[in-house]
Amino acid sequence: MLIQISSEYDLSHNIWLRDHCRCPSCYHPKTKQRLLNTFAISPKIRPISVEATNEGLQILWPLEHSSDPSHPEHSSSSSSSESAHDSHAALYPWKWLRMNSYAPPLHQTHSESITYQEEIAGPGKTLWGSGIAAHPPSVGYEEVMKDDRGVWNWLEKISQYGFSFVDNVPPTPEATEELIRRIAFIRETHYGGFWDFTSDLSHGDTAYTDLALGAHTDTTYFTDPAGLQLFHLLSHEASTDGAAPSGGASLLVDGFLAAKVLKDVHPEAYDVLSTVRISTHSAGDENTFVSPLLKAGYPILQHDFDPAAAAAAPISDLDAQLQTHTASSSHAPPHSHGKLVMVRYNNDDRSVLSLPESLVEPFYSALNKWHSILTSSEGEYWQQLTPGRCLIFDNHRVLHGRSAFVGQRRLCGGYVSGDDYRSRLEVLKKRYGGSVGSGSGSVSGRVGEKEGPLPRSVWDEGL
Ligand SMILES: C[N+](C)(C)CCCC[C@H](N)C(=O)O
Ligand SMILES: O=C(O)CCC(=O)C(=O)O
Repeated sequence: MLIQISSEYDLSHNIWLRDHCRCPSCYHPKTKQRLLNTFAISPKIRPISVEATNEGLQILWPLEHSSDPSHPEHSSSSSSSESAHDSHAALYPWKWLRMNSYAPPLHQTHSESITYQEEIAGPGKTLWGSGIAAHPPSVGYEEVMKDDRGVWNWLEKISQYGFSFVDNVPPTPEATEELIRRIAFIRETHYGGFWDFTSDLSHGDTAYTDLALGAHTDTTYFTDPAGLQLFHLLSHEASTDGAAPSGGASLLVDGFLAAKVLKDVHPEAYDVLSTVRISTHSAGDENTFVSPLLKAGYPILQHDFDPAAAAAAPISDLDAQLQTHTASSSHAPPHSHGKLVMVRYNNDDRSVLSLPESLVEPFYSALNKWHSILTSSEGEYWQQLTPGRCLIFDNHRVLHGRSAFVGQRRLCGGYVSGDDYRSRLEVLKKRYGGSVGSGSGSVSGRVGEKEGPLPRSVWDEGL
């Protein structure tokens, strides 16, 4: 069907339009799940009538009778959308049609106003180097515990910078766990849920030693690496033989900035780390052997494929070379990467490198360039954690590490899944994203004021 949306035309398939009717009998108004039996729609369905109204495109469809009684297209009583003439009325808001048009796409996948620095990870990201030490993002414990507006402000900082400190946290595991749960439930792993650990090798991982750990992201061996990670240093005291406590400084590196530098300075290395898949494992506990679902693993730099970027990006000669390799495996499309959404890097946990001969040297060359950037003084942000100051970071963006240490050092914290973090941020952004009392249904978030979720429309973006 050819639809004129403002000055542009969109050619949508009738079956696609019918399948996306969101009247209460086709789409559950509360659960936002499809009730319509997609498979009862005739591939040749055509509208009975089409009308452009102020609200949107009004279409009268012929009533298709469900062939699947267990999933009726309509309840036995006639639905509000059926007309007396055995047809089905559907209304498609203009904004929704424009946002979801595909022939051609009419919705900008990214705004032109993205700054040069933001382009690699999308708008709203502030990339940083060692200079962040002058004014690192932080929030107050009381603010986060008081109400959801405080949690929103905290998550906005994590979203923008990839990390945030929380100051004045009672130096106890209980208060720390309660703080994490202000975001979402804790993600359980083979390390447990909420961890309270020292260098006692209670788990088969070098984190449970006093060794130095280079910049890395955690759980690269999970199909879905942990999203947020929070640390709270509870104590660092003399060792049992009396040696004074020393070392144990914490390192942060903005993986998105490092990726930007690699892309700018060594684009061929960026292509390699964005397409060559490597596998990692966690095999230090005899009761676990964790490796990702895709046996070939994942690239160190993982992207969200962006059609607009694909259309704009030239095919590099390495891509052409990779094309042969990628033809038989599910690499990212060789000619484009899209938006960087995850840095998945822990060189210590990397399993045997299983690559075609032609990729071994390019991989090690790219890996060394990546390592040089990660370990540059301009990129490393070192600081000493102290009791009362929690550090939380996006494990999909920010790499962390620590210097070797002497003494009894006790750290507690936990993981939150990336999906649960983004869900919490999305809901709070919708609730508080406007100005205070903006009248757009946003709740002021003042203490004592009832804070409830805003109504979600069946036409909301992303559904
Ligand atoms: C659970 N706790 C954070 C204490 C230790 C996690 C160890 C993670 C491992 N080194 C990795 O890079 O995946
Ligand atoms: O001990 C620390 O400061 C950090 C340990 C670490 O890097 C980890 O648990 O992944």
